[in-house]
Amino acid sequence: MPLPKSIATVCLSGALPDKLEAAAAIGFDGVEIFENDLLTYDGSPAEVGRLCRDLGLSIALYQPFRDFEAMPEPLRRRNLDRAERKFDTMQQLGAELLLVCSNTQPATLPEPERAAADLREMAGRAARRGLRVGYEALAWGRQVSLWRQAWEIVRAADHPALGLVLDSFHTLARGDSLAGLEAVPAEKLFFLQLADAPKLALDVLSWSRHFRLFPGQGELPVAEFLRDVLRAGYRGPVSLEIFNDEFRAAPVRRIARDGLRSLIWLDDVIQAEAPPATVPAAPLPAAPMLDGIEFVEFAVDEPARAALGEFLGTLGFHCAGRHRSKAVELQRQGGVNLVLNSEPDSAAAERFEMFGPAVCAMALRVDDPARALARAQALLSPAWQEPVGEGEQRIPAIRAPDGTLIYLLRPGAEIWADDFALRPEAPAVPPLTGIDHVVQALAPTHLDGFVLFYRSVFGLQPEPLLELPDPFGIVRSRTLAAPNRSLRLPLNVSESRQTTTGRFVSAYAGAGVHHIAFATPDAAALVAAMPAAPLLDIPENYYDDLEARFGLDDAALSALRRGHLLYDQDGQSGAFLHAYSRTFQDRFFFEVVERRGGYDQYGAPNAAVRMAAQSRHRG
Ligand SMILES: O=C(O)c1ccc(O)c(O)c1
Ligand SMILES: [Mg+2]
Repeated sequence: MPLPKSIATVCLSGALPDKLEAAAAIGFDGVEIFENDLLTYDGSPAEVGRLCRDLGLSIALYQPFRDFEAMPEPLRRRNLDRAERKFDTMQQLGAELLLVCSNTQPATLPEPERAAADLREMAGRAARRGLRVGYEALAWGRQVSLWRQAWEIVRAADHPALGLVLDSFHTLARGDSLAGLEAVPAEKLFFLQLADAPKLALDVLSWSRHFRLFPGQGELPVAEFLRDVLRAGYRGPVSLEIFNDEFRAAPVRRIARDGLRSLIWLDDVIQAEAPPATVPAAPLPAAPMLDGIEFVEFAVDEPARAALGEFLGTLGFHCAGRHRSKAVELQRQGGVNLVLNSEPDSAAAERFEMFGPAVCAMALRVDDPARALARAQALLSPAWQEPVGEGEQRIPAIRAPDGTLIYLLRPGAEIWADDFALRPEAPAVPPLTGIDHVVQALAPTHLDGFVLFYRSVFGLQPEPLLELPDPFGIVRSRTLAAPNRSLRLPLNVSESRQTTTGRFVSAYAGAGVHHIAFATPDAAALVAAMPAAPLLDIPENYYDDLEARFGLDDAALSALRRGHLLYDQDGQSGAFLHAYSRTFQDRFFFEVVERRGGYDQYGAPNAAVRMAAQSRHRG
């Protein structure tokens, strides 16, 4: 049996019953009840306790009890009275463990022995009612801000009903570790809270109260933290405690699902590292070995299909075939397949109804589609089945968090000849080698969920967040990439509705693929071979600056100018040449990219130039 999975009610939006119902429906075993959620709820603690039991949720803990220990009289006595009142509440709830967080009040005395005496007194009173107390060091606690200090006090208090609560955020945010935890007896580890966070240069209180994330969404070494706690013998619940402004505002089921997905994924990460006996969970099917994108599919209607086909034609694509039974066309250029789907009563038609011309699916080449599908399902991403005609192939698929279908194909699977009447003749352009990356524009509140989805289901690795200046706001970008670089998915968000990203998301009511970059070994030759391509115009100032920055010679610079190409270097031997198409019907656009010498980025310094050019073209 894996350790019980729990979530603090503070992570979720809505009234207390909404939170509890979502936690139960998604599959959590227990909850931490936050005092504020109870105080603001119009129902008795006994009713809340009953609701939890009816939903099959255990109440793992009640919290927080603040500013308790090492206070001068008369506050000390008053705090003990306050504790008795909370014990009453807990007994009505059916909660057995109270979380006491370290005192933040200026009045608290710098005397650990008084803190120990107070907590011992409190634990004695709790024990008389069959309750227990867990003590947690807040990173901003006045006298106690490290788990080792909290442990010294718990050790000195020496009461069986008093133990330690560990919270990954408070330890990792301070750059601290669990070194020394082996010295703490396992039975003194009462509770474990997990939270991740982005690395931010912010005071630790604001960072904790607004920017915590589920494990895997941020940049803290939460898996290592969990591993250390398990090695120390902890066997209680693993509980998510995330204070995040966006989570509190988001649909409750979505956030609950992300939370459970993060814990399932974390179990799996630990499983791969820790001695199996310490984490007795069934391993997930392994993450797929990825081998690039077989096709991208657009939802279109007849007029949009014709217009997009023509647009792609200027970029060197040709119609390589038509589906035998459906209104589906294959546009191809070398190793890139784009599918234009105008079939009524399909997932594509549904997408078109909602968004107009838009990407509705991507097909990934994976070593074992059945295993990839099983892993996705274990990580709470349901399978999807499109109706198929007789004799046609059924391709396993899942849905990304925005509803985009992700098909799973074995490399080398011959999907085209069966279903399509192919027309092989290709125009004379240097062939593309494949799809280099696919950029999605998301509503800001979706970014963390997408990061976790791609990281957990496909084993992609998140890169640090970048900030890109658009003339009308800031675009934030975080890329997920396969370890072998066969799949690269930058995710862009913008708080401004005026940026290219913000306009795309707000005008078309949601997330989706905003641009696709095609790989070529020779960008200048490719661009030269497609003279009708509607490329973005790049200002002369940009090329002057390139000359100054990189000292390129005249021939190189004029080749870039002629090709509307942007250029970047990585400081080692890598260079990047790329050009952008104009935007198709004010929606999505295409890019051609040439990577030289192991260049591994996306030309971020050029993003501002591209976005300014796009806003100029819009007029
Ligand atoms: O932000 C807080 O006050 C707070 C309260 C309880 C916790 O467990 C915690 O980690 C933080
Ligand atoms: Mg905590």
